[in-house]
Amino acid sequence: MKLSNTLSAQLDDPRLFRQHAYVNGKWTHGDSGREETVYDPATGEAIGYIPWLDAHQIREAVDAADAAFAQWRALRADERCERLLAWHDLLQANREDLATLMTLEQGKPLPDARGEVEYGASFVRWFAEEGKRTFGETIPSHIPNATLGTIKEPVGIAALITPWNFPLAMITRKAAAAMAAGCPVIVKPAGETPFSALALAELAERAGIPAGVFNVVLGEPAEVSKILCAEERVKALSFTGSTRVGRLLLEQSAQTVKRVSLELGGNAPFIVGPDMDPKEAAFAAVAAKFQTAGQDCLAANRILVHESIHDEFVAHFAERMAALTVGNGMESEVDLGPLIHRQAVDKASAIVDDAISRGATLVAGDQTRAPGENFFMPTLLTGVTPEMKVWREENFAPVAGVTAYRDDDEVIGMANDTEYGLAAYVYTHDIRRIWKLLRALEYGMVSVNSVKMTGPPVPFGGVKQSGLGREGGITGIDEYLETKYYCLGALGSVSGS
Ligand SMILES: NC(=O)c1ccc[n+]([C@@H]2O[C@H](COP(=O)([O-])OP(=O)(O)OC[C@H]3O[C@@H](n4cnc5c(N)ncnc54)[C@H](O)[C@@H]3O)[C@@H](O)[C@H]2O)c1
Ligand SMILES: N[C@@H](CC=O)C(=O)O
Repeated sequence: MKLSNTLSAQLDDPRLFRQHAYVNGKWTHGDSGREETVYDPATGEAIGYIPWLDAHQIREAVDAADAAFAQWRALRADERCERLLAWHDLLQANREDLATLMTLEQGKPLPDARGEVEYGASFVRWFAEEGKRTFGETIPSHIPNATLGTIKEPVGIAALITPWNFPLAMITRKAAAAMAAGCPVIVKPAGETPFSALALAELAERAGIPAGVFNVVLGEPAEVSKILCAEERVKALSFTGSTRVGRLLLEQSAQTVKRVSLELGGNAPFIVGPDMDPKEAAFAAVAAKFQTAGQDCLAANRILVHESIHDEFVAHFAERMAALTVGNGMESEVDLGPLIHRQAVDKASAIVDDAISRGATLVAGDQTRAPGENFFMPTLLTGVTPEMKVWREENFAPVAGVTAYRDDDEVIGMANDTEYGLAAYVYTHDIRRIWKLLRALEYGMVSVNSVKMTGPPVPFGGVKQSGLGREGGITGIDEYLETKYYCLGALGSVSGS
């Protein structure tokens, strides 16, 4: 199997760069020698190699998790908490190396990668604590002389399948919840960004997480997922990624009736009311659109601006957008890194061409200035309409589509005119408008006058084709818990309840 040293030279702790899967506390290569090359999207250079495990090796990961389950669930919640907090502290202590790994494999600017490490670590801390609060209930009895109640128990092995755009935080938001609940996990990261996941495994081991509790499997995505979905012993499947793959996994999980959580695509509207300062709103919209070069499920794709301030808004948006620096995320002062690969650039170009051919105006977005073949310059289209791909599809690129609307009812219809329902932004200071939109928008999350909306305490998730279930918050751990009801009969009654 090929190994590369390119990346380890850039780390303070070279052992955080691993090019093996991690199963049952061991670094594992693929039995049949199949492997995948991982590229730096900014330069196109190969930065490392990962093995593809064979089917029997994926099953061995399930065996390992199964064997670890009894011991892990038997720990007291505060004992699991201590180990998770140790993991959290190691993530923080190794922030620079983790951010470097992330920028090199994913492309996002180094400061954003540091931010993601903090964000990812914050879920570990949150769920370490939440694990101590998985309370059951007592139930006033309707059965004579019986005591009724519930206890919470871990569901069992959780398979976690994650995307490349947030290679660390999308894992910890799931894994910390599952592990705090007492479940072992099998993580299948995206092949584009495996090194963040493998560094998490290295740090989990150092934190004293027992072998078999945190496993990272690598392989051909459809093959690995099929095995995990078909495995009866895998009781929960949590997936973050595209709606297309989410539907497939939901179908595959039906055979073993798994607990399925899906965090899928988004196509966020950004609504600007007539009372807003156009400059303030435009700056916020730029921030909500271009993070992670638009490769964010929360990216503000369809920017809906009241007709009375539309032109001023567009001018400010274009000015702010022009100030963004595009380049290699390892260089300082870069705002937007590359897209993940060339296909993403081609998809963005096709979406822009489609919009122009259907009558949209290209205000800015000169692709001849792109600093490399995986880069896409921030692009602003106006006059976008529902028949255009830029309206219907999640573009997952730095492409913003703006359109004008006349009144609240029209904008509600426009905003809801999508199969997606993850997040929506509303910018207005009119309390009646805020409340009306908040109630009418068919989205799992609505952020009013704030670009930032995420974090450990919030229930993150979507409606419609954007997913099932919620991650984070006080309910995030429930995705990994069963409620066991008990009826203790013939006890005699003291109080009648
Ligand atoms: N809702 C959220 O919280 C959230 C967060 C981040 C990303 N996303 C979404 O993720 C998408 C981008 O990520 P992506 O391109 O990595 O998504 P993707 O669906 O292509 O891949 C996600 C994961 O599924 C695996 N996969 C790919 N094809 C598969 C198949 N046929 N069978 C089984 N597994 C398969 C991939 O290897 C990866 O691990 C966007 O739609 C984005 O909105 C959603
Ligand atoms: N920004 C999102 C990830 C979406 O791609 C998050 O905070 O979870």
